[in-house]
Amino acid sequence: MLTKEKVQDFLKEIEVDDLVNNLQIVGNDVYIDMTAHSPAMHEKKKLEAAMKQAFASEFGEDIHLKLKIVSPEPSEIQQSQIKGKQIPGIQNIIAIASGKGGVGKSTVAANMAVTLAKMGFKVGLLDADIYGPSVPTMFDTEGQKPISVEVNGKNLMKPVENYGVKMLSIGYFSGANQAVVWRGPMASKALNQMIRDANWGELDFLLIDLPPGTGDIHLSIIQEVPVTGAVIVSTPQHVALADVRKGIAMFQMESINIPVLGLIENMAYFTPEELPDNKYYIFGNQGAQYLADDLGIPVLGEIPLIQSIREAGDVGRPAALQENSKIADIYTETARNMVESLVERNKNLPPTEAVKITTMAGCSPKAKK
Ligand SMILES: Nc1ncnc2c1ncn2[C@@H]1O[C@H](COP(=O)(O)OP(=O)(O)OP(=O)(O)O)[C@@H](O)[C@H]1O
Repeated sequence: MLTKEKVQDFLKEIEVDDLVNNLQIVGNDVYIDMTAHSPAMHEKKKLEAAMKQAFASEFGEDIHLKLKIVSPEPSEIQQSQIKGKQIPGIQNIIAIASGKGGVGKSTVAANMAVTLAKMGFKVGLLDADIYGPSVPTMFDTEGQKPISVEVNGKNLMKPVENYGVKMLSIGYFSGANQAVVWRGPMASKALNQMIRDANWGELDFLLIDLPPGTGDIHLSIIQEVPVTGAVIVSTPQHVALADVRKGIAMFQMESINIPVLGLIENMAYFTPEELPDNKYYIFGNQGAQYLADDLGIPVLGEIPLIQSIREAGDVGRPAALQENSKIADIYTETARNMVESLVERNKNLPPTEAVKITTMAGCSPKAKK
């Protein structure tokens, strides 16, 4: 016989228990009142179809699901700054974005990931650049395959690991070349699987290296994944800065409303290897600072254009791993600023949504063994 407990357990299993307001069972009829994630009609329809299908396959056709789905109150939508369902074990999800391609976003994401790991944080990096995955190369893990592990009866992908960072990228899967022709929905489905069907374990930070630009994929990721904050990468060139405005505007759209933690200016100045103290502002000086001031967001760091950064990326060992180097110091400072900005942001969130890192604790470099 179908019991209320059984249905409650099932609702938990399919991760909709928090949407259910009322559950009654009368004979073979199961009455459920739920609140949809958003007031959009298609959201309600999607939820209804998914519930019907899930109930039919779990309990059979004899059980009749009587579903009533209501829209969330406007205040609930306003407050729910963190989109999507929380991912157990992952404290902060940071989207690394750029308004345009080729500004070095993936290089910055890789260096930030190894720097946070060096500081003692547990770090994951998801390469969401479906159309040009670069994480396998930058972490010298080309050709590796994530294995499948069973966790609580569920098969999950085990991220590939190097330099203390757990990683997933479409580049680790066979058929990655086909991803180039994927349309938005297929790409975001693959990404969702890499986020939710993976054994990330406990993470302080999951960095998501978004594809360049502001397209479909961005919108679906940032709507479905509970992104804590966004970091925008730009070069000082004017054209890149104009694109940054677009990128920032995307995160600040009313329906998205993801706090922008700050701007990282990449290739801010050129420093030749033989003159490490010289700075040449070949793309212009202070552009990022003016823009950041204008938009009310902080500049988290200025990363120089130096040959060793590119070389390190190409050989699969992010430059920030070079002990006692200037570049490692610059990245440490940038990562600290990001954590500080995050702490501020977490303080300002309603408690139920606040993420765990609320102090700078853990932010000092790990003691050397
Ligand atoms: N600060 C830097 N100094 C020197 N070279 C850099 C720096 N940042 C990035 N590069 C180099 O610039 C190239 C482009 O970088 P990257 O692939 O990270 O850009 P991207 O913005 O992620 O590109 P896309 O998003 O279009 O794939 C790479 O060869 C990288 O090594």
